[in-house]
Amino acid sequence: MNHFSIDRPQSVSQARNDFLTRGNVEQGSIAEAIERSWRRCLANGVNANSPSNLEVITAQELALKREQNRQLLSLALPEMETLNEQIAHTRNIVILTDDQGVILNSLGGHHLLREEQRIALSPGASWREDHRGTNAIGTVLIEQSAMTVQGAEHFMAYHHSLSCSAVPIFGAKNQLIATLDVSNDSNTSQQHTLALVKMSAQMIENRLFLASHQSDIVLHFHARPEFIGTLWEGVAMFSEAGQLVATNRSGQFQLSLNSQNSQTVDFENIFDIPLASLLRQMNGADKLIVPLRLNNGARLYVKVETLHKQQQSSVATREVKRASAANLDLLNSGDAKVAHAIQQVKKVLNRDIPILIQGETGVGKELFARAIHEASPQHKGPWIAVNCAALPEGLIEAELFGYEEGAFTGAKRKGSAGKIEQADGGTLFLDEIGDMPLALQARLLRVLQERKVTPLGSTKSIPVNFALVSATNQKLKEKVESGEFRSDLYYRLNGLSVALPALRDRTDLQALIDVILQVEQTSDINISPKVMGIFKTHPWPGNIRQLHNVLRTALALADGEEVAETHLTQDFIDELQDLNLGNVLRPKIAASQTLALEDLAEDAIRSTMQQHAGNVSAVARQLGISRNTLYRKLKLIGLIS
Ligand SMILES: Nc1ncnc2c1ncn2[C@@H]1O[C@H](COP(=O)(O)OP(=O)(O)OP(=O)(O)O)[C@@H](O)[C@H]1O
Repeated sequence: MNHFSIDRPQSVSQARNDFLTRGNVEQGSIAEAIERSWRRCLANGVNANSPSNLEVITAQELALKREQNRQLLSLALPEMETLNEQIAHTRNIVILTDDQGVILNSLGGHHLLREEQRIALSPGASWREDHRGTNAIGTVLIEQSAMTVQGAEHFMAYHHSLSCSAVPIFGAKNQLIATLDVSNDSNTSQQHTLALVKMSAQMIENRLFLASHQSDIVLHFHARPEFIGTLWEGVAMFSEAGQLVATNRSGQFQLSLNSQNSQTVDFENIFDIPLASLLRQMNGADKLIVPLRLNNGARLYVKVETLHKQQQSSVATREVKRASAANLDLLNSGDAKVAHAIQQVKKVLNRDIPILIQGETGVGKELFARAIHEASPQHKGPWIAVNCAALPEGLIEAELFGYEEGAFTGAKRKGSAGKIEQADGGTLFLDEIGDMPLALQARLLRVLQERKVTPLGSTKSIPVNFALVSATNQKLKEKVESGEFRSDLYYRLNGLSVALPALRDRTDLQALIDVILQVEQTSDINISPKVMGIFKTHPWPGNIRQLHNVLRTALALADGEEVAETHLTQDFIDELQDLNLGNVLRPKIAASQTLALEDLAEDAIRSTMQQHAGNVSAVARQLGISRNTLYRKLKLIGLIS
């Protein structure tokens, strides 16, 4: 549930009027960064009252930008997905831009009210401040610090329905390379959003940092051991000779280094023992956390990763965790349906049978697919995952099939091998396969039949051999029946179909929580009986991913203590209320205290469905509940099967 802000926009509107008529504002009536931005807008000749000023780059230019930012995009995607999941019940969209304010990727947003806002918040749209006036993305790029821009704080009246929180993302060399933004077009409050966006941006920075430096020895550290492995950890990389190669921002802060002096620092300038002694003490135990003293006497807890491990998992911490949990037997944590799925998969592992995994969002389909790869004969080959829903439509083709030099964006552009070719000898995982556009389904089918791929702009086909695993949270059979998904492709993908149960239908919640506590390195932390009670009855629309997110944040807030109700985020509490149909009931209760609560909820849903001619999004919006909840309720009252 979001709260509509009442006081602020009015006074901000007044300040904006004053500014536009008199050229100044009453001191303290708006944030300084907003005032600075308004002044820049005026100086740059931005027209406060002009209609939409939409600047969208061409598909080719976007493809080029995405190519240039390939690493950023792939490292940011899991964090964007997590963030999107955390705010799924709000009407927000998650956006990643480059350092020029051009949107590279966006998640969510199908609910946006106006078509032009949807385009304005889609990949390719530019949000430079000198063009669009004060806005979170463009203004953050200039101010270089996180901010929320809401309603009338936008310089252009056209954007007053927007509410946006953006955070700059700094690259491995501390240069601003991108922004991460969460926006909605109903001017709803961004009270907790900025904090969540900051956390995600920090995660992305840590991933970029780890991926951009090659080093022999990596130290993860924090003054509190439970913070190692979280986004607050310090990371420092050393050469074998003990010279400091790089530190992330948290690391620099904790070790009191600045970017200049960190170039010439040795391990012994920082810690009170030589690196060689530490390595001997650890003796390759890369999970061990040991206390170390800094030369200034302060104590830090340290975990050491050595070269070998680092090379195996150069991409990102989360990937490492996923891979390590991705073992079919480990996924069997006591639920009968999951055990059955694992048993079936094991029987077909050596038989070149494509596997289709079905289940709601966040039930662990990708983890399961990864475990299939690890258990398969081709586990030493590459694991290539493609999210068919996260790619803009125009790019899926190039991403999957690759392209020849010059085929795409002009003669100078180098060619690129597609994901299918990269999967040769390993496993190709097609996530969200239900979202693959019809036109591409035919091409994919050809590749699967012929086992050959022809890159865009090429006449030569390349033989490929890979195991195929796909996943979807849609009812693919129904899409086949309605003609949205090719039936021949469906049968090609579906050698064996396994269904992963929703979290609310699983019987092993406690075991799953134990696994998550282990992954978060907090196995010794207790969860209070009250919180466990909430967890047991919650319907978990975001499934295990949501459980993991809720726990991760609660563990950080609990700061080593037992996880209690006070450590649950406001967003989660709001969702609990939503799912109890609090919003549906409240207005009606006043009107008639006599009807039973369930009847009221049912009544509210029925009449709102009628009012909106069955448009589920509109109904969910009006009732203030998530679409998932609405679907559940519709099923319960028999309006859908
Ligand atoms: N068996 C499990 N044990 C522990 N954590 C799990 C398990 N399964 C899933 N998770 C958690 O849930 C997250 C989401 O899992 P995953 O990405 O595999 O789900 P998914 O079904 O593919 O979701 P989507 O349909 O949205 O792509 C994981 O990153 C992990 O944090």
